[in-house]
Amino acid sequence: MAALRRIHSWVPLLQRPCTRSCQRAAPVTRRLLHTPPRVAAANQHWPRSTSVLQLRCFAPSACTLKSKGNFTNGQQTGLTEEEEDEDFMEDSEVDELFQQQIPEGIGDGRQRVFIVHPDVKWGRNKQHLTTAELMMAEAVGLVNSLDNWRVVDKIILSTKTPEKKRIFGKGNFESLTEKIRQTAGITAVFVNVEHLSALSEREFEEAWGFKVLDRYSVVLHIFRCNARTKEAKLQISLAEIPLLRSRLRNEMANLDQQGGGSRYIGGSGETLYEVQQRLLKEREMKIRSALDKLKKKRHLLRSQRKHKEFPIVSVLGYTNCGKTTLIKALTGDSGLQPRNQLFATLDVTVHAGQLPSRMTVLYVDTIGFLSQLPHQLIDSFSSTLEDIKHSDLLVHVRDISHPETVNQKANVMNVLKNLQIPDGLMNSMIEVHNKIDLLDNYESTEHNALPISALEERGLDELRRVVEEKILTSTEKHILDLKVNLSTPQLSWLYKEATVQDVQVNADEGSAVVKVTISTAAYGRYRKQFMGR
Ligand SMILES: Nc1nc2c(ncn2[C@@H]2O[C@H](COP(=O)(O)OP(=O)(O)OP(=O)(O)O)[C@@H](O)[C@H]2O)c(=O)[nH]1
Ligand SMILES: [Mg+2]
Repeated sequence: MAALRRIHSWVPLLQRPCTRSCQRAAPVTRRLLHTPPRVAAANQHWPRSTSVLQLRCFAPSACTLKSKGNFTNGQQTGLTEEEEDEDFMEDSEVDELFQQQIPEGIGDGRQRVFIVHPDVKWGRNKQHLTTAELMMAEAVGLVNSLDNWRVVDKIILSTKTPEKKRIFGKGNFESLTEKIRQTAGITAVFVNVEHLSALSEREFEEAWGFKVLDRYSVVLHIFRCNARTKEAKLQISLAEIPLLRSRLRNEMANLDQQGGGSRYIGGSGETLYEVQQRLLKEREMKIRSALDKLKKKRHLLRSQRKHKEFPIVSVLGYTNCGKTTLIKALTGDSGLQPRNQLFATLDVTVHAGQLPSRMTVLYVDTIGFLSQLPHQLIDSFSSTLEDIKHSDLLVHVRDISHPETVNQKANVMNVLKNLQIPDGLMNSMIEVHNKIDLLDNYESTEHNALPISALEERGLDELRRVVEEKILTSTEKHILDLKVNLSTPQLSWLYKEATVQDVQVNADEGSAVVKVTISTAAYGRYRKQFMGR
């Protein structure tokens, strides 16, 4: 009983009563996954006021999902009112959920980060495509992309035992701990591995007395800071669930040591741990269901786009390679904001641009890729990336000035492989070598790659030309100049069945030369109807 009282002293009651499925949990919990008391005592920098996870129930009636479903560049997708009414979670509800889940110890505040990169010498965890120095440079880039975060010191330490709880051997671990203790002003330690186990995290926090981060938590925080739309926020909330789960395990292990975590709560027949796990599961299902609804909506948007016959060109590539800058240059869309920051773009946005024949295409700006991006994140963002599969053409942008450009390409190709992009789409992909302005007299050694500078708008005409050529092939369309007799319905037929780009009228002859983009099938019908063949 004493242990339970202790829990209650730092577990404030639910602020408002739960409804429906969560009612059983009502007497127990509001404050969950609080900083374990022992670690908290060692770490004075952690904010105390925010809870890691304040699980609350979602009244089903309030769970409506509203998606604006509009394109940028002023193009509405035209969802009907009934479709809007099918919405599932209110914006405010998503925002609230998003805010509740801000991980403790990361928050909005300043962070002065010590980075340690474990350099695996051999075995299956060894990185073959890169070097420890470049991996460290990427870790520094991740930290620096966050406002108010800076790197105070960094170290590359070799290890033969990356799978062990402490990752490093005894000697290296002790010297690392010594170095961290001697470095002034640290608020967090970033261990540059994909994902630390809950046990390792706890072990490190106890040894060093600081918040410990891994690649997953840092990338997630960057995503969090850059999330603007409901879908991005929901995806991040979902990606945070494994973190919350592992913290819950840590916390309960801590409580168990004090004899409290596995006790039954009131007459519910559930232990505190079980209740919290269940609430977490319910939250996860709620988010997944909301995301599913958004996905369905996305399908609708996709079919509407198809219906409008605007070909779709997805622009993809490693983070910070210049995707947004390129789309801005191709479309003149001043609303786009390229930033020298990793994961500046988190939401798929669509921007209309014109090709040389004046055909309109929609460029899709996508989320950037990153090496060793934790799989859970990929899962959470897979629906965003799924759009890529339904494009008519892919443009792979590479930052050719980057020292890791070859590895970045390998990484992107790997992610695309996992996304199971159709062969035809993969084979027609255009590779663009961007940022050539940063290199002297750049000449590509790779066949078919197009050198450009999105920033200086160099090489864009050739790119547009190649995009048009490939789009015409992939959509089985042709650009034709057709002579029409203005006294027949030919012109109105073309307006209906094809995309008319230009009409040159010859009033004396009562005819016109019409430039159209027309599908093979439509041209067959046209010939049959008006040319008798
Ligand atoms: N010198 C140079 N810089 C460029 C070029 N293209 C983009 N940049 C810069 O590269 C940085 C990243 O550009 P973005 O367009 O935001 O890159 P992104 O690929 O959209 O990045 P994420 O959305 O974060 O994945 C910005 O500082 C751009 O100004 C280029 O051709 N030359
Ligand atoms: Mg971008």
